[in-house]
Amino acid sequence: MEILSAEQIRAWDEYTIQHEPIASIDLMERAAASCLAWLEKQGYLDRSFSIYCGKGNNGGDGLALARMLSLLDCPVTVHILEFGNIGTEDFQGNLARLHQTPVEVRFVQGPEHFHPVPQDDILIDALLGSGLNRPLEGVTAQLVEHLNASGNEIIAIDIPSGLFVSRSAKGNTVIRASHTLSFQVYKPAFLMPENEVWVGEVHILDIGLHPGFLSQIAGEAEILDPDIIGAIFRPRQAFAHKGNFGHALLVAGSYGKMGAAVLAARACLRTGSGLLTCAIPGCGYAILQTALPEAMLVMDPDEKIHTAVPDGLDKYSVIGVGPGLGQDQRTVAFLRSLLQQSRKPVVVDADALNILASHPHLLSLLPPYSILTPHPKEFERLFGPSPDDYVRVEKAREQARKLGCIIVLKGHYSLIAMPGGKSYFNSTGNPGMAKGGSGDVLTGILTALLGQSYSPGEAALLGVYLHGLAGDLAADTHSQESMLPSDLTDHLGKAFQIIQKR
Ligand SMILES: NC(=O)C1=CN([C@@H]2O[C@H](COP(=O)(O)OP(=O)(O)OC[C@H]3O[C@@H](n4cnc5c(N)ncnc54)[C@H](O)[C@@H]3O)[C@@H](O)[C@H]2O)[C@@H](O)CC1
Ligand SMILES: Nc1ncnc2c1ncn2[C@@H]1O[C@H](COP(=O)(O)OP(=O)(O)O)[C@@H](O)[C@H]1O
Ligand SMILES: [K+]
Repeated sequence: MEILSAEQIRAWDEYTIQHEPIASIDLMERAAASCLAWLEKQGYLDRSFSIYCGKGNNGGDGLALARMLSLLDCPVTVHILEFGNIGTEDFQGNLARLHQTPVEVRFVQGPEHFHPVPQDDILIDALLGSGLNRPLEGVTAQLVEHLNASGNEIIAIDIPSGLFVSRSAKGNTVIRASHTLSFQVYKPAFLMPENEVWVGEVHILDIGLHPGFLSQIAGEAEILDPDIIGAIFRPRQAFAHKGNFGHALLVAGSYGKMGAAVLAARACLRTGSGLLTCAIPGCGYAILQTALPEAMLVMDPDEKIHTAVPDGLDKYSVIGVGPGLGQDQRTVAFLRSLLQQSRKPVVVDADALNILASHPHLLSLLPPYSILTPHPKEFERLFGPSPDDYVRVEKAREQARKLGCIIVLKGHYSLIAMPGGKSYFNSTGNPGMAKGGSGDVLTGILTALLGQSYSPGEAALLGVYLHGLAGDLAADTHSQESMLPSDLTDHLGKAFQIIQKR
């Protein structure tokens, strides 16, 4: 599913109006009807509503919804915030239609018109939508604060008023919604952690915008959905042998952190690697041999850390490096040699990223199309602080282009930024994964896929999606609280089955 800017969404509305064709006010009717259907499905129709409208088309949506609710005998009051203009044509059209119903309409010109909010009312926020072009101020900001302070449940239409579609509203006044009902596609605002408190749960409602429009635009970002994943996933051929599925080398673990190596290695095996060799320091020998009889080992001469690059790197189809590695000076030198000798894309995570951050000249050694998997803190160490989430995402895109690598910026909606400029936000995963070790599992998954016949881009998309899907399945089994990173690996089998069936 594409992620579009306010301008692109407006252009899509226009395209639909011309090519379906449909009158603009009828498209608004469809938007309001989709909100009504959602309210009905969620069991809200036995409630009463206060609907707050601006005078743009977002307000028009609110007026149309008010009429529809009233026709179903729901108690509704409409409050229109006066901006000193007459409102858009479709706003006016819907106001005229609303006047045919018994709905009471109140006009708000200043704080003296702020009525106490009835305790049980659901508040519908249709003040401002994707047309917001400056932070809220004056009466608008005061009204939003008044509504937020009421403690009533707020449902925002299209986007919480005060939130920009594609740039940060940090520090601004914004409606605090528990649900946001938006149309057709995700907006960037819904994917940024900093907006979680404002948008609540997001529901994307289909209003039948014309599909022809999408072939005309070069979408910069998409939500990773089952269709994309279904097109990437390749089932095994009947006559396949282990040589078809790669020989992965996982470079991980150090004294006190061998668990990271075990987690990554198990995930790598469960993701179908043909062969797996783990490069580990001496202290990990018994641990790995006992935990994973399927894995082979190459031992570092050092007991505790990585110091020597294994011989014959070329025989491995892929290298994954980082989990539990430590950052000893000798390990820094080790990483330098490993990267210098690597001729294929590498999966780089955790301490390998931290070493790159403290020795940035090593970044130039990354083979093209390597996959870097920083969480936001590691990302900051690598590329510096970002004032807000939008800037961080843009920076990740820029760095992916600059380094010629794939950057997986991990989070609730992990970003996968491709060197060619395109990026994806993952749709699977849950906060039960916010535990030390989940990232190690991802490294194992990505390493396994990159070692098979998947291109680096495909491996990154499929791997991040599978990891989150396994997390969702693990949460179903164990709860978000109780699930462990190793449970992600245990649910990979089921995740593969789901992908295969689609
Ligand atoms: N055909 C369409 O275009 C459709 C549009 N829809 C609705 O239309 C909305 C977009 O409508 P509009 O483009 O009219 O945008 P808005 O309803 O967001 O209103 C924009 C107006 O508010 C003013 N404004 C911007 N920032 C302000 C601020 N901080 N304080 C006060 N005034 C401010 C702008 O100058 C402009 O006049 C969407 O969010 C969606 O709800 C839906 O009805 C679906 C169909
Ligand atoms: N709230 C969340 N929602 C979805 N996924 C999450 C959430 N929190 C963490 N994750 C996922 O869990 C993984 C955590 O990785 P990381 O922070 O590197 O942990 P580790 O300490 O295990 O290395 C990432 O893939 C991230 O996307
Ligand atoms: K709104």
